[in-house]
Amino acid sequence: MMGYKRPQNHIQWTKWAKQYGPLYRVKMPGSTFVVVADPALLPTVLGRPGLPKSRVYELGFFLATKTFHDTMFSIRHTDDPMWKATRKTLALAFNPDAIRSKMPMVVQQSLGLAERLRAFGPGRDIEVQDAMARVTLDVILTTGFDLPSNAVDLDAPCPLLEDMHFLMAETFRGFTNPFRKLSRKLAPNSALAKEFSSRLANLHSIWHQIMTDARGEVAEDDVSLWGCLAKVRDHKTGKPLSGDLLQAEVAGIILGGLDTSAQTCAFTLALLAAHPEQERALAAELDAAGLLATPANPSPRPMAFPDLPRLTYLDGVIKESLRMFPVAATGLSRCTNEDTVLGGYLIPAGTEVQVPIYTLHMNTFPEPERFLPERWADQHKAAGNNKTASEAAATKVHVQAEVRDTAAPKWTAAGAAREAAAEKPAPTFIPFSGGPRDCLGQRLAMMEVATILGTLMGRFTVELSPRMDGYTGLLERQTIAFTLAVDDGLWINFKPRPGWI
Ligand code: HEM
Repeated sequence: MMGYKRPQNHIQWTKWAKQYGPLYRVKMPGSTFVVVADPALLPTVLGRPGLPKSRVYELGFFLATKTFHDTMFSIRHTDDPMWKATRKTLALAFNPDAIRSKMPMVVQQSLGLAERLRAFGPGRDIEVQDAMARVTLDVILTTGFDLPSNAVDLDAPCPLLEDMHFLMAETFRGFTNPFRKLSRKLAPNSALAKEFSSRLANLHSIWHQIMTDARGEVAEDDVSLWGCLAKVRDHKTGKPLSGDLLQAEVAGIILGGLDTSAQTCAFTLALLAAHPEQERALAAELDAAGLLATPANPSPRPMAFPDLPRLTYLDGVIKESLRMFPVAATGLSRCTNEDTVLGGYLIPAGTEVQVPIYTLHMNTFPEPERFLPERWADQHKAAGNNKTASEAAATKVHVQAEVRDTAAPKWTAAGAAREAAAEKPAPTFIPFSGGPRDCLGQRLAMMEVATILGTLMGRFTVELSPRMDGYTGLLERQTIAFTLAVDDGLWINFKPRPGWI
C-alpha cells in the first residue's frame, strides 16, 4: 500500500473508503489502525473533548532538537496546561489585526518573487515547490521573527530548505523501507549516514541562529510569532520558555508553516496552469480590481488587505486547491485512550485512528475530480461579500472566516447533534483540520497564499512544463512525503503578461 518509490496512501485509502465504507480497519504487519472518513464522526474524533493525538507527532522532533521536548504540535491532550498556555498566547500572533499588519511584508516578498521570475525570461521552467518554499520561508522569517531573509533568490543556495528537505525525504524513506534506516544505524560511517548527521547538525544550528538573531527586548504589544513565544510561560516554573524547549517550538512552528503554505501555492499554480478557462476567469477578477498587468494598466497596484474579501474567485480557486490537494492528505492521527464506540463499532483503547482529509474531500463533493472554483460561489453570497472593503477588513480576514464556517458543526458531540437535528450537513471540507487542535496558522496561511497567488497571477500566465506530461502526469506523480507533493518536481513556465512594465 505504501509503495516504496512513490507512496500514495491517500489515493489507496480513498478507494478503500468507497469499497468498504467510511469507517474501516487496516491491518498490516506491525501496524493496525482505523480510518474514519465519515463526516458525522468528525466531532467525536477531532472535536472537544475528542481523541488525543497519537504518538506519531513525536517522530519529527529530531528535526528540531537533539532531545525530545513536547511542543504544541506533539502534546497529546487538550487539557494539558502547557498546550493551553502556548496555544492561547500564540493565537495573538494570528488574530486579524496581526495578520493585517503583516500583509505589506508578504506583498513585498511576492513582488520580489515576481521580479525574479520575470528576470529569468519566459523560456525557463521553474520548480515551483522549491520557489514557493523559498518565498514562504521569507514570509515566516520576516513577519514572524523580524529577520531579513532572501531565500527568494532562486539561484542561491538555501541551507535551511536543503537540509530540511533532505532530512524529511530520508526519514520518510525510512518509514517505507525500514532497512534503509537500519543501514544508517549499522554503518554510521557510510556516506549516507554521515550526510544525515551533518545536515541534522546544520539544521539545529540554523534554529539556534534564528533564536539568537531574533533575541532582544520584546515590546509588550509585539504580536509577532517571536514576540508571542517570548510571552509563553512554562506552567510549572512560571518562567519564559528557553533553551531546547524554546528551540523546539520555534522549529515546530516554522516547519508547520513552511511546506504546508508552499505546497498549497504550488498546487494552485499547477491547477491554474492546467485549466486555462479558470485562469482567464481569475485574470478577469484581478483586472476588475486593478490588479492585472495589461497594456492599459502596465504597472498594477500591489495587493492590499481590503482586496482579500473582494477577490472571491481567487478565494474559490484556493479552496478548490485545498480540497483537491490538501497538503495534510492522509491527515490527522489520533489514538483512543479508552474503549470507544465509533459509528456503532467498539474501538479498543490504544487504537490509532486516522482522519484522511483527502478522502473526505474526494468522497463527499460532487464531481470531486473537477477543478470548479465556482462551487464556492454560494458560500461567498451567503457570507455577504457585498460588504464595503473597509467593513470587511474591519471584521475579519474573510477567507479564514469562511473556512471556519464550512467546518460547522461546532466540534462538540452536543453541537453536532443539534446541527444534525436541524439537518445541517456535517463538515466535509477540513484542509486545516477542525476542533480545538485545528491549524493555528490558518489565517496567516490564507492571507499569504492569496497574496502570493494574486500577485503572481496578476503579472504572469502559467503553463505546465512539457516535462510534467500534462495534468495526468502531475496526478500520477503526486505522493505523500510528510506533506502532499509532486515527485520529481512540479515544473511551471511563467510568461509575463503583455504590457507589464
Ligand atoms: C495552507 C497552509 C496550511 C495548512 C493546510 C495547514 C494544515 C494544518 C493541519 C491539518 C493541522 C492539524 C494537524 C493535526 O492535528 O494533525 C495544523 C496544525 C497546526 N498548524 Fe497549520 N497548516 C498550514 C499553515 C500553517 C502556518 C502558516 C502556521 C504557522 C506559521 C501553522 C501552524 C500550525 C500549528 C501551530 C498547528 C498545531 C496546532 C495545535 O496542535 O494546537 N500552520 N495545520
